[in-house]
Amino acid sequence: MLTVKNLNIFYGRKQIIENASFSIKPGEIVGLIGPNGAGKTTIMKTLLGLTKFTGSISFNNQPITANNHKALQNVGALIENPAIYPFLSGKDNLSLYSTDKDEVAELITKLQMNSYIQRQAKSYSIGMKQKLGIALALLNHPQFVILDEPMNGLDIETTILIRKIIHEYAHKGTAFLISSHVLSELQKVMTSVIILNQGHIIMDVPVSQFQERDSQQYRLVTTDNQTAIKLLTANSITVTPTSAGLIVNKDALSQIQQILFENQIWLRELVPNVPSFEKKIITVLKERRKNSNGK
Ligand SMILES: Nc1ncnc2c1ncn2[C@@H]1O[C@H](COP(=O)(O)OP(=O)(O)OP(=O)(O)O)[C@@H](O)[C@H]1O
Repeated sequence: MLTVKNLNIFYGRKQIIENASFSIKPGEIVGLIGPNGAGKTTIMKTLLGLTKFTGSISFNNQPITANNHKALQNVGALIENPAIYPFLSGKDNLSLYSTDKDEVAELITKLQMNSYIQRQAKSYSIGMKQKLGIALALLNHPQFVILDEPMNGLDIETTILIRKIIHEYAHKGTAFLISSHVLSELQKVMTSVIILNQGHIIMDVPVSQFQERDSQQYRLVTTDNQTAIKLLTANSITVTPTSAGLIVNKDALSQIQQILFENQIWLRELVPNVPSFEKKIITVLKERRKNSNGK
């Protein structure tokens, strides 16, 4: 659906994006993650034909360039502040971009905007404007939607609602590219992740693969953790006690269970010790910085 090859973007003499290549398939929800200034918004703007670049971008095999936006007919976007006319009502804003009254009404209901959609948009709160911006991005049944920090200013219930809507559209084949600093939120929707650092893509993997990193450790809770630590250590098994239980290596699990069983200590919990998504991202970025400093 979307193919980006060897993308290079300069602002003046400064290179912002260097040799970025990636592709997005129908129904995929791709999270674009990276520190401030990494180039996330720049990539998103470029996909919308708003910035000059070298390399190639194609959508459904049609090229997108700064001068050719034809391929963008099926692309919706919310980037930075939503382009909303303040003196028009929310409904009129939506109607400007769509002649399909049923779709407009459906989106208003879906996004739970009925109570204020007839009011002038200038009276909207930040969250209301954000919801209207998301509705604009979803208008006209887009095949691909770009959302830059979509959860900005949204309360918890609305965040859950938007997540549900994104899943619903993706299920029908719409692809998404979403940037967010709220990693816990992004983690709940994305199917793959692109990590960007100083204009370089340093990781582009399905989320399942990303989560498999480091899952070599298990956390266990027993009926007597203190004795368990002594027994395991005496058997040369490495144990790291934490407030949530004992962290052990996956390889030692059979031996651990045998020792505990022989000493009548029973397992209360035995789960893979998966580091938080946030921790993983930080580890990936740190590894990258260490490697590039060592060069
Ligand atoms: N119009 C511009 N002119 C010159 N430099 C720019 C312009 N827009 C962005 N930049 C620079 O490009 C780099 C990438 O900015 P960009 O906004 O794409 O980062 P980002 O990853 O979206 O950051 P954030 O998470 O803070 O939103 C930054 O160094 C920024 O200063």
